[in-house]
Amino acid sequence: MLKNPALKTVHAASQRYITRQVRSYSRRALTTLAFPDLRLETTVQTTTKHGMDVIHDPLLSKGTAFSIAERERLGIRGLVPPRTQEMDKQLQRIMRNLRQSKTPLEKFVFMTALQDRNETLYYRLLIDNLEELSQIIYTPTVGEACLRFHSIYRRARGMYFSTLDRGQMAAMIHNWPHDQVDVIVVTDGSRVLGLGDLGANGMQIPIGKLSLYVAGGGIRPTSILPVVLDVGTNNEALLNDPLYLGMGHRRLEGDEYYSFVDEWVHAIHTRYPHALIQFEDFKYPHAYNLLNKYKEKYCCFNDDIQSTSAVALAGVLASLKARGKSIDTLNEERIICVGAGSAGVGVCEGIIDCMVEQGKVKTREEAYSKIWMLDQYGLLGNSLLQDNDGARSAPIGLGDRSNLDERQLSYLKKDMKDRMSLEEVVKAVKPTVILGLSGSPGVFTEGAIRAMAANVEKPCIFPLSNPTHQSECTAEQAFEWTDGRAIFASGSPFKDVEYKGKIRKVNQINNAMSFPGLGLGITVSRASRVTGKMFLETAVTIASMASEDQLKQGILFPGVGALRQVSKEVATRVCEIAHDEGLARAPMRPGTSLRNEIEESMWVPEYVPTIRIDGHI
Ligand SMILES: NC(=O)C1=CN([C@@H]2O[C@H](COP(=O)(O)OP(=O)(O)OC[C@H]3O[C@@H](n4cnc5c(N)ncnc54)[C@H](OP(=O)(O)O)[C@@H]3O)[C@@H](O)[C@H]2O)C=CC1
Ligand SMILES: CC(=O)C(=O)O
Ligand SMILES: [Mg+2]
Repeated sequence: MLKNPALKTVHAASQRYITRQVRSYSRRALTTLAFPDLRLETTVQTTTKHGMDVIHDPLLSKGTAFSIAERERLGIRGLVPPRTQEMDKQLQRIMRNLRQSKTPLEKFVFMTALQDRNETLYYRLLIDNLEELSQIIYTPTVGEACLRFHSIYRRARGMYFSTLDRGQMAAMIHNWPHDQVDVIVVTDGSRVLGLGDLGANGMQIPIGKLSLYVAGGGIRPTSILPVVLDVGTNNEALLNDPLYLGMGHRRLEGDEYYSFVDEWVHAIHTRYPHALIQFEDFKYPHAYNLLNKYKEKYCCFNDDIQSTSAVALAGVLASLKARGKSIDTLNEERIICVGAGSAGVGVCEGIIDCMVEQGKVKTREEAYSKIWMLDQYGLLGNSLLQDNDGARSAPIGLGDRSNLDERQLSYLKKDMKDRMSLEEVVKAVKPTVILGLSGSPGVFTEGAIRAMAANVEKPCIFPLSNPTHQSECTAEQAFEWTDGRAIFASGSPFKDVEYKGKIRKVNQINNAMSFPGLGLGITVSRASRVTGKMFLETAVTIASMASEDQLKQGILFPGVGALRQVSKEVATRVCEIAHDEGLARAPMRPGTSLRNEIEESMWVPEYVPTIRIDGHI
């Protein structure tokens, strides 16, 4: 029996809390407590765990930072070194050790180990050094980590649903230890960055993306779920590698594939009906087919198609301002897109939507006429004109345009020869913007970029493929070939370039700038769907974030280092749209602005007092 009334209150609150959060073991509860190390009305985290189990739980662990009182009540006195060290000292030690790692991959392994030990510290470190460390846990290093996943694998994280699990998924999903999941990133590993089919090795991508959701979008680390759908792989090297961790058969295709994904989507929806599902790195056309199948039914989107389109559109709109033009003159642009896959088509659809929305084109067809698209064979043009070009054309049969689908055919230029090279198209079109979404390094040739620079004062050169070594050209090349006049943005980070004694600014256009804010807005509003308007307005919001001075220097919007600030703005706008479109399922909090609500809901990694509930009290 508890005699102390204060403890009784805590106990009752804890029991109510536990009842609400069945199986949750590390939630924070706002309650008034009477423990000596706790302030009144402080946020605490509760656990039923004890001793080593607390120390080894990355969501609970504070390493050396447990207070004496916590050590006492959690049964860890003597299990950690005696001196209690605050987080700032831990960060110093971690940063010093991290900097001793020689290669980016070593740093990746180091960061993963930290995440597996102490998530609070991991996210604090990440937020404080977002620009530097996003290059480790995200592109470019995450690409290398995916290639070597089966070699560097240490500890489980996320969930795998494989062909062994058909018929079991609705039960399996209950193995995940958290009752509240807000954001799920799922891949089938079929097109990982520009690295091709990496099968189950693709797991690092959902893990990395979700780290950015937490660090950049303030989503709680307990509310994220990384998933791989292991439907096999067609990557021969992995199939033949005895250390490969995924299913050792070729990919499911056709109906088998779609019914596998369907079972998973339904299983997720059964347990987590409010969760946002982000489809990631699915190959074309699966990416589009799944999006079209589920977007009206569930709260989901495809990152490569839609959030890439938001951030690329933001880049183009901001570049208009940087060129002294108004953003509603998008229809005056001439845009070449190299790459006709998920990202290329997705980005161009976003641009078309924006042109139509701005009302300066009479028809959607007119908007399509402003964009020239190339695939691996060259321009999507008129194959009937092909015969006139004896010199360069691909062998008959190669690149047969009957393979193009309706989405791609919309860009086909009937008055231009099929499969023209990039340089030929540039000379014919005189583009203002060139986008690279081909996953093919070096396809922005010197000839093409010099030809572009000969016709426009500030050529916008955006090689957006990832990771860095898949980029269509480097930043140095872009500035050299344009005599320093380029407005440059790449998918993976490049350093600013010194050209002719002046620093030329480099931008990063990566969907990482858009999805954390989008996910935060969806989570706070509990929107039931993700809509086209949300992406369009995400673009406009991001495009409005650079100052006049930054635009003059060629900076299009803040970099990854300012991701939390960008996410706040994006999330606020997304929330407004969710309410306007009648999709929000969470009511607006009375007496506070949406922006405040967003800000207050963003998780901040800090140590809060841990109390043990259950038999201990
Ligand atoms: N910066 C960012 O935020 C993002 C960047 N990306 C990057 O975009 C790239 C493509 O992704 P995604 O669209 O999903 O991939 P897909 O495989 O769906 O599409 C790739 C496209 O590029 C074309 N292509 C391949 N080689 C060449 C070449 N030499 N010249 C011209 N076109 C070529 C392919 O042509 P064909 O159809 O003939 O094979 C295909 O149309 C990846 O590198 C990815 O990392 C993706 C999402 C976000
Ligand atoms: C950034 C990203 O999503 C990609 O390259 O696929
Ligand atoms: Mg992707």
